[in-house]
This record gives sequence, C-alpha cells and structure tokens, in this order.
Amino acid sequence: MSSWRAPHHPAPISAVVAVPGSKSATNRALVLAALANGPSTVRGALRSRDTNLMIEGLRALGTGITEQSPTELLVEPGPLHGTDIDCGLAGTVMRFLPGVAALASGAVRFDGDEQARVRPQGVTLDALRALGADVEGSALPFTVRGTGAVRGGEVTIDASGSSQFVSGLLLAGARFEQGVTVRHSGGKVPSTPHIDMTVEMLAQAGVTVERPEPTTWRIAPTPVAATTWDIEPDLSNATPFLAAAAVTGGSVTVPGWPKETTQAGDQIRVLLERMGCEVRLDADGLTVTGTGALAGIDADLGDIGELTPTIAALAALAEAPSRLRGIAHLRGHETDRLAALATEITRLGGQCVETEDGLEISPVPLRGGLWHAYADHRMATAGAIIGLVVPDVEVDDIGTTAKTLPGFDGMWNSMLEGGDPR
Ligand SMILES: O=C(O)C1=C[C@@H](OP(=O)(O)O)[C@@H](O)[C@H](O)C1
Ligand SMILES: C=C(OP(=O)(O)O)C(=O)O
Repeated sequence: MSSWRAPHHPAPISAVVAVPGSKSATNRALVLAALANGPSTVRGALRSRDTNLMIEGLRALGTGITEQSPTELLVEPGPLHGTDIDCGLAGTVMRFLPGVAALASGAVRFDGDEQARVRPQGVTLDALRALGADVEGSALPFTVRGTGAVRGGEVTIDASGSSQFVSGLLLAGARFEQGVTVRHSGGKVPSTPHIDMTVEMLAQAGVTVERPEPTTWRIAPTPVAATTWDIEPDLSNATPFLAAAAVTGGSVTVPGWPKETTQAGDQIRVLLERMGCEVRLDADGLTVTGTGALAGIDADLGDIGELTPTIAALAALAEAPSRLRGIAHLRGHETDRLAALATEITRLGGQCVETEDGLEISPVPLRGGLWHAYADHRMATAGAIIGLVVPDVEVDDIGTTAKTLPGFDGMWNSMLEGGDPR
C-alpha cells in the first residue's frame, strides 16, 4: 500500500488537465473488437489495471492484441479457447467476459481479487445458463465451460444490482445462435447511461439493439463489424480535478470534453452548477470555476453512481446539507461505497449517515486524519479532494487509483502547479 499525504492547497488553483481514455468505452471496444469479423483498432485506449486485465483476458482466450503505441491497439480476433482469467476488481471484466467465454471451446476459469469475490455476479451466470451455457459457480471463482457456441434466446434477469449484467449479455449476444432478448424484472436498473453506451457502441459495430419496452433489449444474430474505435476521455476520472476547482474557488479545464456522449461523467456539469460552480463547455473543453462557496445538493445519483465519491467529498465541504439518493447498488461496487464514505467522512469529524439508498451529509468543519481507500480508486480520489482544503489528510493507498487512472498522484501535483496549459 502506498500511503500518501494529500497535498493541501486551499488557494484557488488554475490548471488544464487532460485525462486519458474512458475505461467503460475502452473495455467495450476491446470486447467488440475480439468478437468482430476482422481486425479492429482501438485508438485513445485507457491503459490502467482494469483495461490491462481486459486485454490479458481476451489475449488468454485467443485474441491477438498488439500495441501500436501504448494507447493504440490492434485487435485481431482468433479462435476462442479455454484458459484462466484474472478479473482483478474490475466489474467490466467479470461481467463482460463470461459471455465471450461461453463462445470459446474449452473451460474458462475466472477469479479475481478477494474483494471481487463478494461483488454481485450470480445474475450474469444464471442468465448464461438460461441461454444454454454450461457454467459452474455463482460468484468468483467460477468456470464457464464453452462449447464453441451459445444457443441464446430470451432471458429475464433482475438488473437492479448492476447495469453491467445487461451490458455483458448484449455485448456477446449478437454472436449467440438465436441472438439475445434480455428482459429486466425487478427494481430500477442503475447506471442506464452505461447501457446506452453499450447500445451505441454495438450500433457502431453494425449490431442493432431493439427496445420493444424500456427494460427489454433485443439483438438478432448479427456479425459484429470490425471498426476503428476512437475512445473519448474518461469523464468520470475527470471529476476529481473539476472538484478541485470547486473546493478551492479556482478554475480547471479538461480539454477534449465531448459535446455529446453517453458517458455518465458528463452529468458532472449539471451537478457542479447546482452546487454553485460556473461551468462552461466550449472549444477549449469543459471549464469549471469555483465561486468559493459550495451549495449542498439533493440528488438522485442512480444513473451516475460512479460519481458518488466525488459528490460526497464535495458535499462534506459544502455549506448546507446534502442528500444523495438512488444508490443502494453502490454497496456492490469496488467496496461498499456507502459504508466507506460514511465511515471516512465521519472519521475526519464530518457528519455522514447511510440511508437505505444513499447518504445524508451535513456541513461540519473537518479535521485531518487517515482516509482509507478500501482498494477503491474513487475513494482514494475523494480523499484527495478533501485534503486540498483540510490539512493533514493522509490517503492510505493512493496506488489503488491505478484501477482506472495510473499516475493520479502525479497528475494531481501537476494540476496544483498549473497543469499543462497547451
Ligand atoms: O458498464 C460500465 O462500464 C459501468 C457500469 C456501471 O456499473 P453499475 O451499473 O454496476 O453501477 C458503473 O458504475 C461502472 O463504473 C462502469
Ligand atoms: C463501479 C466502478 O467500477 P467497475 O467497472 O469495477 O464496476 C467504478 O469505476 O466506479
């Protein structure tokens, strides 16, 4: 573990911070490229623990993946075969690769970090069984005994625990003999922009997803077209840097911010505006300027749960109470994020209580102390945000940011020095 004294910098910062490619888009592009009818190129790929695990998993299954540069990957589909796959703590690997493994010839054994073994996984595995695959287990470790083909057809799942259950079935479903129809039955599906991203990227690969009802997705058996993928910057990873502008009353620009996107992180624009920041999207990118005062917020973050650690850190520094709702599913993320945020904010003298589906955070002056990351990259970056304006905050494991943003601490330091104005 790499303990880290969070830089204390309450004075307004001014920086341009370029962030690398989207984790979610990179891992979808890799899967679709591996299932495609010819070689594809992924440009602007994120290289991080989660995407490297996806690359290694697909390679182990028989896909050729060659680096043309660290962020440009040539993906050459090959016959898929049995192997061992390490999912680490990556939800995208553990929920997207089982459907690919079912298409392989041979046994594919999945395992991951200790903490990944408690992440919800049964829905994906039960669904694959119902679609004709031979699967042993209900959580990591589990084995998919691929027979080279999957019957496919209709399946009803409860996706209220994770949108990735739907995305994983859709990403592989075009290659199933009968395609796939996924019906959701249960509580609200979280993180729906991530399903929109899946649908949009499938369309780019020539696969149409019909939506006969809002929570039914249907794909006919269709070849997946080889294509060139241009990956957008990771907007969720941009949020701690934008939050730094908000808490210091400074200004941060993230270049390359897309005008239109399915990324959940785009909604930070609305949230920061509601919390009192000035937000401008123009040719330079997205610029957030803090006004020195942070308003509390009452928000349903169900669609954008990924942003919760950033928003909770801001709420802990705000001038009025906040209520973050619709995020019970965060208990199954990298760690139980509701418990982790409540514990860590309280440890620093703040007031943050868990509700059935979220957090209530009241404004109380914070003090320094040890902030635990729980192997969760976004918990680590939340600690960094608080440490900017609260002296003596120590993040116990800043290295965990490598899950999606290796070198975060260096980027944070160069932001404080003004970033890299182009
Ligand atoms: O499909 C994806 O790329 C993701 C979907 C979301 O998962 P949940 O639906 O489990 O929240 C999100 O939180 C995660 O970071 C990435
Ligand atoms: C929930 C997250 O990751 P995963 O893809 O592992 O579910 C996240 O990055 O916030």
